[in-house]
Amino acid sequence: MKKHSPDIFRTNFFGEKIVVICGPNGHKFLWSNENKYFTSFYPESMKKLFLSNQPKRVIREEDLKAIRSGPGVLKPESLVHNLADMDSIIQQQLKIHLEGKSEVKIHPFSRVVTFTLACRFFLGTENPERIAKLIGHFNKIGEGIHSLPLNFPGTAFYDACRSADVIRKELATVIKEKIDAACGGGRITESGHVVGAHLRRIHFGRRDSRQGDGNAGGRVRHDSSSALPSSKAFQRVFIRFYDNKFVLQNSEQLEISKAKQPGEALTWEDMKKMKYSWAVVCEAMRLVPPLLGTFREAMTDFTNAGYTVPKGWKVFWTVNTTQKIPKYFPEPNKFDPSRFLEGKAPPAYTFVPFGGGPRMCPGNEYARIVILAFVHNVVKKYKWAILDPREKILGSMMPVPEKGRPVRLYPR
Ligand code: HEM
Repeated sequence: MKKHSPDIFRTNFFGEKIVVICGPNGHKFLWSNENKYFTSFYPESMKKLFLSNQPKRVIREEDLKAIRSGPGVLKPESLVHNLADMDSIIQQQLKIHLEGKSEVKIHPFSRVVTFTLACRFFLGTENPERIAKLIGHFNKIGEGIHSLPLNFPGTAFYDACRSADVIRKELATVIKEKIDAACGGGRITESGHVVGAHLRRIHFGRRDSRQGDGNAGGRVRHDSSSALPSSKAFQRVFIRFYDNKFVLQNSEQLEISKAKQPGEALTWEDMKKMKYSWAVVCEAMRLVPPLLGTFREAMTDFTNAGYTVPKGWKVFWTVNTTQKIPKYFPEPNKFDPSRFLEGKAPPAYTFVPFGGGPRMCPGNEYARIVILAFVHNVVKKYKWAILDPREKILGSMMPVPEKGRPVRLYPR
């Protein structure tokens, strides 16, 4: 039986027909003005959306192919190779931002760490001033990407476009420096130069990628600042690890640390041992995913929870609605890392923080390694307490804690 309700169908800013699916937890989305239809995408629908042959998107197919198969830092062998460097950069960052301090604001701190890592591994740059400048401009892009595309002074969109220009110029400078260094007898490293060039093409190839592409809102946000979801994951993990005493209950990280000589870097074997920590991270991402979701197009009519979504309509699929379906996650709002332990894995297309199908996030393994290396280094040095568990969260598509989420640090 077809159950079309006109209320869930809308026309978006670009004149496209879209369907708005709201979450069971009262989440509001961009185009919904009431939380009346509490419908989640069930795994069968997710599978259809993920595996369907989607129309062209903001990132060109050839660029994506280059990311997935090119000589990049995202490949497993590069991740193994870069792990010791990652570990060392995280330690440096902890030293700079945490040492001698009794309090730290997790939000800005996690952003600096993830951006520093991304700048090092994607651009081959470690200059802190340059990184600080890029972070400032990426923040502007984050704010402007969900605003109305009104391009005149004073609007968030205008500021975002100016910031994108600055970033493009900065990246061109980085690349020129690499080329100059190479011409002067210096060595271009693969991760420094080649990936930097890829990213320049992929992330900044278009001046205004929102124009003429209704998918842009969801995709560009992430694609232009892929360090952001990782930094959000850091924040969730920070909160969960302490508040739930999960680390203290489980000494996995401390055991790994104890087994090492002073100054010895993390190894791939260590990462494999971090099963419990990864379960905590997964559970944190299940409850509050770093990305809300993105867009797909219904390539055929399909039915979800009794509603037929007609072919050709845009769909905003959301991560946390699917991840809270009680049939697959009993007591869905309970924080329970054991859902991911002892060989238990959620059924296919129910746990989707990185999406799925051919467009699944290519940064997932990189993100996993960065998050675990971060967790290891923080946990082995500190315990912490969240200072204001009721802190207000501002914004909607890019929520930020009002005071930057301050925590009190207790060195071990
Ligand atoms: C915790 C960290 C991260 C999360 C939760 C995350 C999540 C996601 C999600 C949900 C998508 C959409 C997938 C889909 O449409 O099926 C996506 C796409 C993407 N992500 Fe990530 N991501 C993370 C980190 C990264 C990192 C570090 C990179 C760096 C390279 C990255 C690069 C991308 C790219 C290029 C796409 C677009 C893929 C496409 O359009 O085919 N992500 N990510």
